[in-house]
Amino acid sequence: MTLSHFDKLKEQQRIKDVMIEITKRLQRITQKTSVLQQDIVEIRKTFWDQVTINLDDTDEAIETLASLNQQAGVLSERERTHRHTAKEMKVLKQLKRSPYFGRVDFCEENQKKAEEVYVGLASLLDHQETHFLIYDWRSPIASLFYDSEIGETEYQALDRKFRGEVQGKRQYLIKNGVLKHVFETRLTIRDERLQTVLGKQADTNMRSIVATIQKEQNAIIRDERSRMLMVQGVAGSGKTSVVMQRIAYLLYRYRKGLNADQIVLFSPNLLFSQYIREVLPELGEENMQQTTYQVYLNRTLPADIRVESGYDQLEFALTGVRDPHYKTRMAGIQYKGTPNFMRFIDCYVEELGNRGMIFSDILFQGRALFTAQDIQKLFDQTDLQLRLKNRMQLLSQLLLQELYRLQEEMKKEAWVESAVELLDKAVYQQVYQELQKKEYRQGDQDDFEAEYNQLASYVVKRELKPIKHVIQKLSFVNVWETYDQLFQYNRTPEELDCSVWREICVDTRQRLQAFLPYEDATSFLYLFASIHGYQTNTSIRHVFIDEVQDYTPFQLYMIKKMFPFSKMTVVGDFNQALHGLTQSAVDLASFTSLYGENQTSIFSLKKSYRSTGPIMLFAREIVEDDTIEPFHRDGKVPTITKAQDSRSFLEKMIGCIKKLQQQHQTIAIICKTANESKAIFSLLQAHIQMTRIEEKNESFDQGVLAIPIYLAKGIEFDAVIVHDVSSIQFSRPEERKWLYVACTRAMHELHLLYEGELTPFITQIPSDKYLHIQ
Ligand SMILES: Nc1ncnc2c1ncn2[C@@H]1O[C@H](COP(=O)(O)OP(=O)(O)OP(=O)(O)O)[C@@H](O)[C@H]1O
Repeated sequence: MTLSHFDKLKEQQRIKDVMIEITKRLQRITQKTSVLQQDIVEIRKTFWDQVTINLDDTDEAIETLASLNQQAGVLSERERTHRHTAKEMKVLKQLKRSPYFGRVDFCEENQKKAEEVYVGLASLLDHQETHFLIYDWRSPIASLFYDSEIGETEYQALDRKFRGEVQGKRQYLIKNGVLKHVFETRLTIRDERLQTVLGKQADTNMRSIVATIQKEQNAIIRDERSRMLMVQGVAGSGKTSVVMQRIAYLLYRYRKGLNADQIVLFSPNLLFSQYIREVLPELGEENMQQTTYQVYLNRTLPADIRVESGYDQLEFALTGVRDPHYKTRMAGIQYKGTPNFMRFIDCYVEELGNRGMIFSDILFQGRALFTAQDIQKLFDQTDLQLRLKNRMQLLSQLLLQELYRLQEEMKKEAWVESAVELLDKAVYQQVYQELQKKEYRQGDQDDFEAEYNQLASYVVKRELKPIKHVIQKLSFVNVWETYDQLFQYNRTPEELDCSVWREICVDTRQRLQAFLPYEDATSFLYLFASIHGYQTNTSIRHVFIDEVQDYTPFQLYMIKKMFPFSKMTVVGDFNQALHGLTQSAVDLASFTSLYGENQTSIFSLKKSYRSTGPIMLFAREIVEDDTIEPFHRDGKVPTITKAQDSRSFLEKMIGCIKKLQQQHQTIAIICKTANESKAIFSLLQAHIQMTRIEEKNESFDQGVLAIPIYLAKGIEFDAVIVHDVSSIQFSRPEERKWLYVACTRAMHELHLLYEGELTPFITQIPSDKYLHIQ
């Protein structure tokens, strides 16, 4: 409902008043920031003038240190305040562009008059600091704007429920301080505003959705009940958006104790990481840490291990069908992602406690300081009842004791004598001073020996330092061979047929000769951690995983172990499981089993916002899932064009792109594999200016892009052309999901081309859902 002229004038006047307040604040804060900036520059410039350096004796040195600390403290306090004011200034500037987007009139129980709660990006108090001119969208009362319709309702704040009545709701579109549009709404967030937002052209960066968050999305953003929050949401239902707004919410809710560095998001790839990088800054927050599972593996595994990329594994799954070992590898990939394989490794590890540990000699100056047999003997002395990693710690201590003993013996060796002769003058000086402190008297024979002894100690310790590291880091355990040995182990996993397992073993050992296959990376890490202990990150409080359907249960378990003090939010869509071809798929049970049912909340998002109605009606038929609800946004039905031969295929592709270029800015030609993307790119390049997106790309610009499906995951484009939807390309059951992912990247237009026979996943679709151009 549009407002009366009088009401509109009132709203316009209010915006003016609020703008005046924002401007005043901005002036104040700009002044404050500039003073702080000058202070910081001055302190940095005169830092050393303010500190008296005197290291003559211990007392003076302590005083010098204290004065240094004091000066550094003043500087860091100023820098902190400056960071804080700079952030405040940034938020005020954002408010100046659009101070608020919603209003809800809430009359609390037993109150006569409703409060007009204006909702915006951040809170703003009036000049007396008594009333909120704007409420932060994350504040408890602002949830009424997203959740409540007109009528009785309640909201929760500070462990208290506030009951009352919502008497009115308004939505605003304010640009650069000017009211462009305002209307009253009875429902939650009115479609009209959403239509406008969704009808826009695609952006190369994701945008925030605070003005139009839907009720079901808001519930996820604010949920704090469980340790594990899982969202199964259809393509385009706002899962990534919800993740980003939830991070912003948590940063606001726990602003005193939580900062962005304590949150980590696992993204599918670097392109995606870049795609979402603007959302939090747009919301006035700093970006969380981002990583991918591949990066995490590379960082956690020993540096000398070369891990296959997950995408290379996918390419193999898609294109290696003719490889004689294809079936075996695929069976191996399937099994190695399961909790059963984890348990199989547990049994193996238990047995390693009795026999089978593979140690390497610890070499020093070309000879074995400790042979593998020496190490084994010491290992056998440790308590069999202990867990392997604890026994390894004991072993390390025993080896260190031995090392200290050898250190004493070594001092008498000839090489040490020669090394002492070559020592620097400064070392002599240092040793002399140390001995003086121990009441050393010059000229005495004993003193000479004491000095030599000290110098020899210095030399031996220095030379043995790398050995100490090898012992402390347990680098004398040959984990690589221990992992290889797992596939020579005389047991067969219960779930597998003996002959299948034997083939998997041969195949794995063969592959291990070149690199660590992607499917073995997590299990290798698990074995490594069973021996070395987990390298945990205890500072992280929240882990987010996007596209979680492409993780194996084993990988999820490793992430949980890695962040022991963290809560987890995972979002995904089983219909988009790209790794379904290769990996054992995660299911709901995989999530509940991580922290237990009591600690798990599961949400479902059914409505899809990205694509037009016709695109989504078509796409949902591909995965045969009519629970997917398209958002009613008009558009053209998808077209499917048949080409008679490769020449006409190319011509039709070029024609289609040229037509789309007249209306859209970002057009993606989505191919099944990287090889196809490369091929089509080289064919089209001569006719169309375009870019090919590869795994190494970290961002993309507007224009025409050739991209494989797995890199387009999570991203969206104005128009999509799916390259070659023939039955050769899409016929295996899992390939349904690949096709679905490709089609659901389109916001406004979708076109599919093929040569030969059309994929059965499309022939099954009612013909009124698309336009078939023969
Ligand atoms: N409440 C909303 N208001 C405005 N836009 C929205 C809303 N929810 C989702 N969108 C838009 O819909 C599109 C899809 O959102 P998003 O990428 O978060 O979905 P997704 O579920 O992660 O998709 P996919 O699984 O297909 O990658 C984005 O353009 C996003 O801005």
